[in-house]
Amino acid sequence: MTNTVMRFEHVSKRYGENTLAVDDFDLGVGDGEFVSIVGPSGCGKSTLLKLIMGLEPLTGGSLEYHAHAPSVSAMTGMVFQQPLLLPWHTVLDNVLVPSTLQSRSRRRTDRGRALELISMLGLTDFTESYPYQLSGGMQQRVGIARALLHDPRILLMDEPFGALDAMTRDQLTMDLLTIWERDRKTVLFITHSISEAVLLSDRVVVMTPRPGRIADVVGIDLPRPRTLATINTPEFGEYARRIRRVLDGTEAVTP
Ligand SMILES: Nc1ncnc2c1ncn2[C@@H]1O[C@H](COP(=O)(O)OP(=O)(O)OP(=O)(O)O)[C@@H](O)[C@H]1O
Repeated sequence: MTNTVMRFEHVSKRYGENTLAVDDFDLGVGDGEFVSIVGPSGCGKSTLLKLIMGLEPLTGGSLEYHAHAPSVSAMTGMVFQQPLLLPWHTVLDNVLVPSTLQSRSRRRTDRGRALELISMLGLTDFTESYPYQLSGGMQQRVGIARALLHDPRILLMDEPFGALDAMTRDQLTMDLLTIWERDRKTVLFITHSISEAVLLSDRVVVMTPRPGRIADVVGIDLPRPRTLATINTPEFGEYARRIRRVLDGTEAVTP
């Protein structure tokens, strides 16, 4: 693996007395690596992102960063399942929200970068549109542009395409692949879709039901650049079946 930017060492997270959400999660994430996390509902996937963002404290273990940045928020960009756009802001203003929160002058300096990202995500004609004038897929593109505004080293994505229809999802998956191949950011991507995980990732972390432990880490050695046609190759099918077998073989363990 290349340089590690983030390392979970035996991380556990308990909510209250009874809910052990994540247990003994041990993983290093390489610089520029695309890592997906798949697992049953409630196995602690979103919790892992909350721990990274510092929104929740760890119960056990440690989480270390090796990226040079003044803060976790400067180092990471976050994309949620719902893009959480401000309805009274245009596309440009929504992308610029992180700058506006800092200062007016920051907003002015970031305007060019925001327009560049809007163009990269195919939204130039909608720069001055409001969220209600956009499709779900376009709204999610705005969410991605906003997460990339400050050029974070690490992109955290929590089921970003989960609320989209199949065709829009495929299109956005391909766009994300193109963006990633260009920038090679470190991406931690949470999904329920095995094929999305295989198509995008260098490694897929498969988790057990709660308490979420690592059941397997599957390296995806498919050539890049990948396209939707990659899904039809026998190698792709083999990876997808292997992950499915691991998911089907994991049993719920009482905390
Ligand atoms: N703030 C909280 N307080 C108490 N329990 C919580 C809290 N957040 C999450 N949990 C519990 O921790 C467990 C893991 O939740 P988490 O949202 O991380 O799972 P997930 O794998 O992301 O689920 P899904 O795939 O359904 O989004 C669940 O049992 C959930 O009920």
